[in-house]
Amino acid sequence: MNLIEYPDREILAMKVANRLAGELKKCLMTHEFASFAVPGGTTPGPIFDMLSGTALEWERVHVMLTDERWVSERDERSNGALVRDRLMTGHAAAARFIPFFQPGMDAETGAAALAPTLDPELPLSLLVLGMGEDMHTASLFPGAEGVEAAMAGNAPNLCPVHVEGQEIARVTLPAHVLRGAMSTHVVIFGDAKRAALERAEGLPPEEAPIAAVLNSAEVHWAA
Ligand SMILES: O=C1O[C@H](COP(=O)(O)O)[C@@H](O)[C@H](O)[C@H]1O
Repeated sequence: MNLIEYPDREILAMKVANRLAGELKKCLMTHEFASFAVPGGTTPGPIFDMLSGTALEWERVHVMLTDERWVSERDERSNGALVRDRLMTGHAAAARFIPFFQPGMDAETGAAALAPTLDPELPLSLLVLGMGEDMHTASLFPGAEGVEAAMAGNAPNLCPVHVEGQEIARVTLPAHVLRGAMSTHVVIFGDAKRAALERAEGLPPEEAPIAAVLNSAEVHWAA
């Protein structure tokens, strides 16, 4: 794991956005398109704000989430709504967004229908992940229903997950898709997540799902 510390969250957002833009441009020099997976949650908004204002060939970028809460984009809990509002705007509005939520289907049926359509997007060109204090990443929550299947090497490209105590289902990219990305960045804020990350380094991915990607990831942290 390569951990980079920043003096504050704003500088982190600026530097990471620059870095991601540079990697997308480089990828587009040698590939027809770049597949770019991004997290939801509270952390990536400022990075999206800065990245969306960067000029690059966004029409050749395919954006998808690392995971989605199974709600429509009109629901404030939707990760897709965050991406549409904060990333798919400005220059980045030209990118193609691959939404995961399928109206009229449950998470199981929707994930099974979408999984094969992600084949042409793999391996991911560029992956950004968040992490919770419980060491979950994407929607790979320790001990949640569906996570064991999503950690398997032969898991479909999109897996349903049910987290105890959460009323809505989720879908997530499985561990092997995350691990297969050409470039991986994890973005975390605060002392509690830093401590969780350090704990995760010594744990198996079943207990600390973020551990599944740490070998190949650059981790960006600010207090
Ligand atoms: O539920 C989720 O949590 C993680 C971390 O979110 P944050 O609010 O602590 O930044 C996020 O990466 C994931 O995409 C999201 O669905």
